Amino acid sequence: MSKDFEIKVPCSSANIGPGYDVLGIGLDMFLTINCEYTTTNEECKIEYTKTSEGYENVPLEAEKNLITKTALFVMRCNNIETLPKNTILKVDNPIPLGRGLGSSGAAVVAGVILGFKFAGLPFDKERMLDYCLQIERHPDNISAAMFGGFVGSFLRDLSPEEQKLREVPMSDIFCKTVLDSENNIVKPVGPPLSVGRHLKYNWNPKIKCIAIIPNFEVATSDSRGVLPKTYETKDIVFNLQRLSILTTALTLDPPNADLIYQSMQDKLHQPYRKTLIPGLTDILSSTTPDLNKGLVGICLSGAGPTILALATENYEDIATSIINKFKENNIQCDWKLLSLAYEGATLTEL
Ligand SMILES: Nc1ncnc2c1ncn2[C@@H]1O[C@H](COP(=O)(O)OP(=O)(O)OP(=O)(O)O)[C@@H](O)[C@H]1O
Ligand SMILES: N[C@@H](CCO)C(=O)O
Repeated sequence: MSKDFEIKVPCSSANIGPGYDVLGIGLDMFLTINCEYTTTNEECKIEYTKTSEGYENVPLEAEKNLITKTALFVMRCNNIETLPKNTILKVDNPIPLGRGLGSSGAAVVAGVILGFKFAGLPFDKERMLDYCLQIERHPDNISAAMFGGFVGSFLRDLSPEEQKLREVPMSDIFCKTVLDSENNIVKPVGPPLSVGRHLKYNWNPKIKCIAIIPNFEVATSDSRGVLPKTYETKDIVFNLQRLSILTTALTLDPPNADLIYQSMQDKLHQPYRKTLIPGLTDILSSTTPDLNKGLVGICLSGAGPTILALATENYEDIATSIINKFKENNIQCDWKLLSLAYEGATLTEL
């Protein structure tokens, strides 16, 4: 009989200010899936712990659940049509959904690892990343969740043939049977090789991450929908200049709060997302190192609405101050103190 196994994937915060679709940090709040083999001869079952985020609303049908439909996509690309019988997938998900902490990235990474395991493919993170990028098409959350730590990433230029493979519509990726115009079954093919490139940066471990999590969701698709299609050169240069400093500034010891705070400013996404997140502009501009002992930087986490504050001490006071600012807009928040998850996603035989 096959052995039980566990998949563990960290949550992540993307962008970190100027690094829109580029930077991500894997953080120590983990989606876990325990796969147990049974002798009941039943179809694969998926269950969520009652404490999981979205416990009541997440679909449990294999073709609808983001984790299992991702696994099925990987498996179909490798000639396996269904999840194995006699398996129970027990999911525990503490990552809040649609809040900017990479819940979908973690689910996609977990689903791809599950698909690789069920298809008998080797645990090859680089190749797994290619599959993840067919589903979540920007690399920042996915790379941070897969590899852990503080990560920069980009998508390489593709040849026209590779581009065709990559642009398979999402509806086809998650469809059991895709037909062409003459009603022939189209066999799903895997993604091109080495689509995403990534590099791990150092990080000063004295810097901790405070996530202030408002009690409402912003779907990433909506939060991307409010962004402009084109930008002025001066705004692009503004972000590139800060990005070039930020990745090293976060490694320096002692941390230089003024340098980090300034290099976390952004003109490409945060100013536009204020329409979806009441109080955002005020919170970002009024929470400064001068006014908050220990604070070194602040930004919107991913597509929001979570705020990510970086700090070396005084965590509760910093969180309370931001929570009170959200309260002025009638928004309640939870908060968590998180550290970097350096290892990224893991698969453990039990
Ligand atoms: N563990 C999970 N199981 C099933 N579905 C999930 C899981 N995690 C996330 N999802 C799906 O992903 C959606 C959230 O994805 P979305 O990209 O909008 O936000 P996010 O990933 O939390 O934020 P961000 O990408 O800004 O960090 C949920 O509403 C749900 O449909
Ligand atoms: N870079 C992405 C992260 C969210 O998935 C965004 O800001 O839209």
